[in-house]
Amino acid sequence: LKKRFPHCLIIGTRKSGTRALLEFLSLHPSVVAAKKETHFFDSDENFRKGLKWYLNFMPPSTENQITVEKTPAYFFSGKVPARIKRTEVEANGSGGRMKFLLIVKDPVERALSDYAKVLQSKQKQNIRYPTFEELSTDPITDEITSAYRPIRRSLYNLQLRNWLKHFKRSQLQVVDGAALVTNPVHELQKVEKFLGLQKFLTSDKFIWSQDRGFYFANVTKIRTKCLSTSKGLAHPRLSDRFTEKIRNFFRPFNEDFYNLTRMNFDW
Ligand SMILES: Nc1ncnc2c1ncn2[C@@H]1O[C@H](COP(=O)(O)OS(=O)(=O)O)[C@@H](OP(=O)(O)O)[C@H]1O
Repeated sequence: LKKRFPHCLIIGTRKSGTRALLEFLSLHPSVVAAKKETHFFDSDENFRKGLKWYLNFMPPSTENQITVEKTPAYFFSGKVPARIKRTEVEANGSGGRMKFLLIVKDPVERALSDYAKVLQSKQKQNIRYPTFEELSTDPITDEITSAYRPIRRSLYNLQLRNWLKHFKRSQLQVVDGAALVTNPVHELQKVEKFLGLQKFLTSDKFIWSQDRGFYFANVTKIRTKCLSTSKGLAHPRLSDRFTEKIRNFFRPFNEDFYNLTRMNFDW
């Protein structure tokens, strides 16, 4: 047993189901996963701590197991792909073999999910917080603005273009976050295939929670595991007019993303 450099990284996108994907995947006996988000490649301070510091987060594994780490900030941060590339060579003596999972959901839903999380913490402190519409609209032009980070983080095509400068398209698998909620087995079996794992994640490994509206991992006969209640927060409702406006804003970015991934999400 030893701590190994990850074979696979879940790089984002934030709020699209990265935690569920990691937890579900780690039910597989051939997968070990870092418990925490390490923020190794996106944080200058952590990256300076070096490879040894990073490896400490990895659980010990056998030669036949694959190690997975997830930090959803990786996808959005411009420096990350080049850093990963260099560090893979430092760790393994050669590069080009890592695999990346990118889970995505409707960019409007994803931005709302980012917003909902901040709103909840403001409300707990009794602090007034602007509406999602206010934050995502430029006060001068009245157009949707990517100056608001939750909007910018949903421009998947721009970020993916940066990753594809450093890695082959075949090293990256796109996972449908909406499908992971409604039919996790189907999505996970595609991931098993991509990672070269034996088929293990079958429907008996998951239990539907009517209460939460999510599947749980059926960890053992007596223990099930649901994600924390910080997942599944209510999102604010948008007016029809604003919905049309924000959907129009995202359309060209989405189209480019569909072309890059050769997948059509109908967002
Ligand atoms: N099985 C299961 N259980 C719980 N939650 C699930 C599950 N599958 C997907 N999701 C969705 O995960 C969303 C949170 O995404 P992340 O885990 O990527 O968030 S984070 O970026 O790590 O904060 C979270 O988004 P919100 O609903 O907006 O909170 C969930 O919709």
